[in-house]
Amino acid sequence: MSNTEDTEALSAEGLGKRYKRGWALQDCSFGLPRGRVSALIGPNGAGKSTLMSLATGLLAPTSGTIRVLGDVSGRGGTHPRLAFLAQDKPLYRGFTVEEMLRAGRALNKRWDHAYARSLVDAAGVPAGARISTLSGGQRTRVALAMALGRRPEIIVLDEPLADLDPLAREEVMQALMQEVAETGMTVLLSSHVLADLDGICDHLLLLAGGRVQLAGDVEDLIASHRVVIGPRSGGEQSFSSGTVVESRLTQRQTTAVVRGASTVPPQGWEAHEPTLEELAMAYLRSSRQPSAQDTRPMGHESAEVAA
Ligand SMILES: Nc1ncnc2c1ncn2[C@@H]1O[C@H](COP(=O)(O)OP(=O)(O)OP(=O)(O)O)[C@@H](O)[C@H]1O
Repeated sequence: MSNTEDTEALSAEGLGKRYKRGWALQDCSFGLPRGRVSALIGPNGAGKSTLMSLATGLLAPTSGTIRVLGDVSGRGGTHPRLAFLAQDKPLYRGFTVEEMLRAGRALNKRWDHAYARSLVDAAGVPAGARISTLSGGQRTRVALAMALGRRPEIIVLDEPLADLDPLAREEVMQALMQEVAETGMTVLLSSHVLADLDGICDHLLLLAGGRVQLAGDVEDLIASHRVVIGPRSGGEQSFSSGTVVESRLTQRQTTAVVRGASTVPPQGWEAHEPTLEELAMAYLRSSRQPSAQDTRPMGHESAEVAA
């Protein structure tokens, strides 16, 4: 058992996974707090699904360890107190919703049938309808009920909102957040749509190139960064403190995201706290171009990227 078991629902130390083609994840260390909603973000191929498969015991690590609720994962399948909602939301298309729920009961030792059924009912999905006839949003709600019916302490969702229209996205997130509020469950959720995560997640894990680029509480991360905006010609200005995560020149101005809350911009520049989206985009862009992954003080060459 880890001594962080009380506080961390999921933790990794030196975690790596190598496929035949090479390393998908390397040297990842992080801890996700219990009872919180953590977002897992990163560009295509960053290693998000691989990390989730390691957490759910579908894959074993090549190096390092990953722990679920203090127990080392990767030996003996999925942790009984963890539920996983895979990207393709596997459901038997020929089954009715009720048959699907009954399969859930037959397959899981920990299963709360009344609860799973109530989630489906609350979503307005007819129990007699065949899975193949449901809309994408309805299928997601059934898949979510299948995962939550196991009464997990931690739920891992791989892009649960992909393929859903904005209304369905909102409904699914509301349903999920209601469960979090009522049960105190820990959530790890991956998404490419940063706007969906703003106001929802309180912890962030950003992967790029198979490595952790940014991890921490969203509030702390936002408070410790600044967006600084100034004249285009001022791109060579230096700041009193802080390190540049990423900077861009547009036609009229320079915009940089700087790590360091005490960053004092030069006269004529303004600074504000980043939104989650601004912060994440800065790290995503900087990870895309190694030359811009710059921790030098502002004043060195700014990286110009396409707007
Ligand atoms: N089964 C596999 N065999 C070989 N390589 C794999 C396998 N699964 C993933 N990879 C490779 O590992 C890397 C990470 O892939 P992964 O699917 O974990 O990324 P991801 O962040 O989930 O991407 P996406 O956002 O596109 O879903 C990629 O380079 C991918 O090609």
